Amino acid sequence: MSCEFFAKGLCQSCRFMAKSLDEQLTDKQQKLESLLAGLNVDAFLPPVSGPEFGFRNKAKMVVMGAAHEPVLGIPGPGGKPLSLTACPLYPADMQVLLAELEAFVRRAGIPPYRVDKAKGELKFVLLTRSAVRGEFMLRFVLRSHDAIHRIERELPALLASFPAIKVVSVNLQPVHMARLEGDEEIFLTDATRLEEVFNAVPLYIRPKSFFQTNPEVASALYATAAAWVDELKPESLWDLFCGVGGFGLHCASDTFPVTGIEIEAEAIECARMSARSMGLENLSFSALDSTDFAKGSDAASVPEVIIVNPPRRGIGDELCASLSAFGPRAIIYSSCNGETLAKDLRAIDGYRIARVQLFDMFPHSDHFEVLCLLTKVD
Ligand SMILES: C[S@@+](CC[C@H](N)C(=O)[O-])C[C@H]1O[C@@H](n2cnc3c(N)ncnc32)[C@H](O)[C@@H]1O
Ligand code: SF4
Repeated sequence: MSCEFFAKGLCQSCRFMAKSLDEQLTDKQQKLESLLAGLNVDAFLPPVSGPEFGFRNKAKMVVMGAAHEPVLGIPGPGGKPLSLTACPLYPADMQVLLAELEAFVRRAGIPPYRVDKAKGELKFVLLTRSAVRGEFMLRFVLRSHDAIHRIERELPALLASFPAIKVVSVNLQPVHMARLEGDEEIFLTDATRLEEVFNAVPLYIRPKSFFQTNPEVASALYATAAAWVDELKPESLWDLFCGVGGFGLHCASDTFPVTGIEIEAEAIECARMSARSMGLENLSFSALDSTDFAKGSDAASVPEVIIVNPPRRGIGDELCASLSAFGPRAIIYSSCNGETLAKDLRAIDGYRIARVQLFDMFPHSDHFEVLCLLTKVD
């Protein structure tokens, strides 16, 4: 199977689609090893990959075209709107729903937002799928409140024909050409979160919280981190940049406390809910800046193992300095950006890089996830 949009030159978003997954993996591994050149790595473990297609659980569709003929996709050759509802990165049921959503926007008569004219209402349709039950969270990013009644009018019929849609919301983004989404979220369903399960660990997806986009590879990533922590048998653990708690919840046990730190309050609510449903009481999650939290912690409270999983910018010099000063027995660094990972690893003092493993979370692109185990040099 391949992507016909790519083969016809219509969409080139997947730059490496022409290569086999094995070739892509070899290239990524080489790139990772060259980024870490000069650092002493004891072992590069074999890379982990998942399915070639149907792996992406989140679609961010730009809404283009006219109210009577909306298109969910990208600007194609010559700027003409190109529908990508059949993009094979999404599971089959998600493609079916995306096509239905294009028809839904037409039936509701919501004018797509025109960036060039700063006119119209509907900017994006965001769809997230939970792998465990194939349920969906659907969000409409609108410029103003004006079109909400049109969505509400058509919604009952959509929910009746697609009962797997559990959460629907409107996000208001009044600013022209700004971030993807705005601050205000209006729920149109009673449910406000989607339930997911990775490796028997319950996780919750909320509109604004980060959530891993490749369930199969993310499950392998969390399971690997949990296995490494299990080998280390720590007396306590921090999970910094914890999001909805994936790493900390996977590593948790009733024998040691886990502290999760994350800037986004909604994600922390999700992590707490997961801990409650697992019946674990020795997990605590707080909505704080990770660097401030580390700087404000005294040496006595520093755990034996610290997990960090920052955004693309990495953990930065200040947190590297705090980690070096704390000197926990081990640091597990999960990164989605090899460049900032290499920079941060060079800035952390007193550790050997015991293991590095690549997780191919984003096939056909040049992005990948890396998990590293750093152990304290005596
Ligand atoms: C790559 S995501 C990882 C989330 C989580 N570990 C997971 O597996 O889903 C990075 C997370 O860091 C959070 N974040 C960004 N800046 C932060 C900061 N200064 N302090 C704490 N968390 C931050 C983001 O909100 C996001 O949830
Ligand atoms: S984003 Fe989808 S449609 Fe575009 S090249 Fe990749 S697989 Fe094909």
